[in-house]
Amino acid sequence: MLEVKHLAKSYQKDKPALTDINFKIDPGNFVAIIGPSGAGKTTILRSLNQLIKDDAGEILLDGEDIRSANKSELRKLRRQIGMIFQNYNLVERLTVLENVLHGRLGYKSTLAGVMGRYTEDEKREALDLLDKVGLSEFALQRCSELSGGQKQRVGIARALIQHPKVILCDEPIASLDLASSQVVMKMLKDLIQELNIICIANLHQIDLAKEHADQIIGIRHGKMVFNDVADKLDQAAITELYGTAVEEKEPA
Ligand SMILES: Nc1ncnc2c1ncn2[C@@H]1O[C@H](COP(=O)(O)OP(=O)(O)OP(=O)(O)O)[C@@H](O)[C@H]1O
Repeated sequence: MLEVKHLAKSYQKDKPALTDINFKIDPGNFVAIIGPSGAGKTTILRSLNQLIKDDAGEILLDGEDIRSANKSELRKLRRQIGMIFQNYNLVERLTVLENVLHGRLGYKSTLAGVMGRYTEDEKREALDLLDKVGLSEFALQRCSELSGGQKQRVGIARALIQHPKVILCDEPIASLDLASSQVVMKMLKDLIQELNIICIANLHQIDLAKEHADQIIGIRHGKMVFNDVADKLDQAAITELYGTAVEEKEPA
């Protein structure tokens, strides 16, 4: 289970980016974080994988506070947290299979990683994962030859081969058309359920969040104003979260 208690962060004095954020997520759940631009969604994800140092609170992954991890513990911890990016972060000139195998780098010495030394088991698992995301026949093709939706499916396979407990997705469908977004969201939801992994995705698309997420966390001006099952996100909650059209245009 992932439990966040009283998380707070300010980048600048007296300008809190996050204030008293609290939530719990059980394995197998797909959680969408929504809210206006500048609300603090990315700051939550960066805190969860400790890319930034938050100011206060607890982040407990299976009971262990990841905020107190030292350097070597942090390396181990990052293996347990997979990342999926808006712009995929693939090495375009390398094959689909090689990109998926990069998800194993956190388990290797720098030399083994640089030499591209992967075990037969790792290669077999990469091929199995490509099968799960419907890309078996593209394994030996360069990533540069794939569509956006296909690239994001490689990103999903690369995150899964890490054997993570949590996958964090920073706007995973922001660069995709609606049809590809639907495919990627459904695939993520089904796989994290099958593999009993927690998935947290920052999203701007409220409809897709409602359709695919189990739980929705709504952030506004750094505060959590909604945390419930997706069905409960009604028009009143959306208005509270995004404000009126006029308020939305005001700087955060
Ligand atoms: N490195 C930084 N230095 C200073 N302020 C920052 C930094 N990163 C973010 N902020 C500020 O913190 C607040 C929250 O930003 P954050 O990026 O978390 O919002 P967001 O909800 O992810 O926005 P978007 O949907 O536009 O990506 C904003 O006011 C932003 O300007």
